[in-house]
Amino acid sequence: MITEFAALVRVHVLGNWPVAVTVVPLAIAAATYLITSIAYLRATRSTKHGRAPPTVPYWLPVVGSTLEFVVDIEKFIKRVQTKYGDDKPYTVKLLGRTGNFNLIMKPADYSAILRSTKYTSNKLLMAEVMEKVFGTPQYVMPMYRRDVSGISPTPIPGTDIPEHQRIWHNQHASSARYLVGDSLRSLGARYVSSLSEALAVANPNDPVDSGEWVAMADFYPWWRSRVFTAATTAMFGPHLIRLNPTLEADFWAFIDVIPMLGKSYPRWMVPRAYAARDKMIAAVKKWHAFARAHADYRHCGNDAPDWDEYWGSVWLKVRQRWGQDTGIMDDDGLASEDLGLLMAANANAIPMAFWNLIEVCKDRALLARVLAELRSGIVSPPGQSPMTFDLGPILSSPLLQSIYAEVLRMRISLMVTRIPERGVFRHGPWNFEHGAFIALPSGYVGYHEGAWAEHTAGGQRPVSEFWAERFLVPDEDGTAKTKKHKDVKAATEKEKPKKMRFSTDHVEGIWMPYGGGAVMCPGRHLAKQEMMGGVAVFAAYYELEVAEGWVPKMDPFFYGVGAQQPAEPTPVRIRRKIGGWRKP
Ligand code: HEM
Repeated sequence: MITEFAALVRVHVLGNWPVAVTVVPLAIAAATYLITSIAYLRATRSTKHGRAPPTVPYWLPVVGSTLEFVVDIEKFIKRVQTKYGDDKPYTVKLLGRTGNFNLIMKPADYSAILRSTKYTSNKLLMAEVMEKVFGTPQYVMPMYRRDVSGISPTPIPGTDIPEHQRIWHNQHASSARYLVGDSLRSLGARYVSSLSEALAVANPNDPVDSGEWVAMADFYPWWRSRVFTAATTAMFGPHLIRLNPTLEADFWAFIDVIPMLGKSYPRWMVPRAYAARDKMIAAVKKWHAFARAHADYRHCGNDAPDWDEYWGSVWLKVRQRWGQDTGIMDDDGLASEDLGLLMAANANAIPMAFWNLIEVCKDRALLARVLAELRSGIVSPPGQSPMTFDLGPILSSPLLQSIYAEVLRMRISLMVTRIPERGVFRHGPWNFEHGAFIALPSGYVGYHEGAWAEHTAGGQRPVSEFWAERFLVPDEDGTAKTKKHKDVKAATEKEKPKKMRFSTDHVEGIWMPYGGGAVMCPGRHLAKQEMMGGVAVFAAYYELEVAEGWVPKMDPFFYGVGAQQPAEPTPVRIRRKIGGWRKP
């Protein structure tokens, strides 16, 4: 029987090439799917402790789920959730990945994995990003990859990386030093004053500054260019932009191609992507050379000013000195490092400053409440220009903070990643092998209906919608600093309005725009100031009207790689409140 069947196949399929070309690949795909499905079922039935997560079944040998995953990650994750469930992690077979790639789907697992910094880290991923996205030269990469000594001052026992090449510890310590306390306050204040100075100047040729209502076809580029200039000047000083007049446009052109660079397309396939990166690296190198020629980066101790016009924040001098002292970094390696910082500092916070403004302005009732809170941040007397601000009351407002957190929940979608660096990492019954990627998609868990069920006002405020008060909780111990608000449409409608305070404690592990654990984003406090301060400064100079209830769609291209960009123009009406050039 088998012999006869084989003969039939030989004659009618293999002997007939048009049929063979169609049937053989289909047969291979079907067989692969069958085998991987059986393996999946066996893995899910196992109760053994220390087992590997089941692999998502796939059709194509070698390629696995790569095409589906690369083309539309969000759709892939949704399909896995619907078809296989969100009660366990999965291994995803991806082409060209040496270690396993694992997807964490159970929201309850997120917090513990993020906190597992003793066993896992994000550093091998960071190294990969430096190489693929920021173009760190091949001869520098071994320094990033070799350093398994951890982020703490004391190296992990058994590691012998020379102190001056412990790149991860150095970066961790310096960002923890210069993105908090007085340095943070100084950076935040510089950003706000720089933005205020820019908005105070009315352009006599621009109808937007006339003082009358005008229509603007797309508000996003207008706003992000102003925030980019203020944020970049605050951190890097004015010369980076002055020496590279097209820096802002080049930066966004680079951001647009990051998904291509990150997905490892070769240079010949996406020359535009590599050209955009080359241009940014050249810009940073030009600025480094100028700054080195004019100011001594070694003068960066406690007696150094916290900012100078050449290097911007003293942190940039500290980074330059450290890089030079490694003995490995050269001009190219240093440029890739600071390109990485430029991107970390701007690529997420600036689009968020946009979404924050749009979400508020598209809801007239909310806008009125927000404007009332923002007024407390203006400290200059009426008529003074530029206006001056104190972000203190704004940053502690429960409502404004809740809006900020909700914007991040909805608009940040990152693959926060952990890699077991010292042997197998065990989580519950699951074993993740040494070197495997453990991916925690923030965009997935931030919209997970089950995980957020208790924070939807009894289902009235689903996670698919923006809800300004999602992060307000009753202020049982009276720590809220600002007045109570009267509009919490929770299940508690009939009760007396409660005093509310802002919190993200109760959503730890499911609200994770900044990652988590010891390597959580060190720039989060600055990002908060940029977002909330940006709204405050804008609202002091301009009024904005967006169609009631409308926000632009998000571009799916950016799912999983950070801040979501609007996929369509944002038409608005805008009016300068003060200093308009058209006199009545
Ligand atoms: C809304 C804005 C921002 C978002 C959503 C964001 C998100 C993140 C995330 C998810 C990580 C990885 C954390 C992890 O693996 O757990 C990270 C790392 C980092 N971020 Fe941010 N970030 C933002 C703004 C900023 C700003 C303004 C800066 C300022 C310089 C900054 C500097 C950094 C640095 C230096 C790291 C690497 C930290 C390390 O591994 O030691 N970020 N960020």
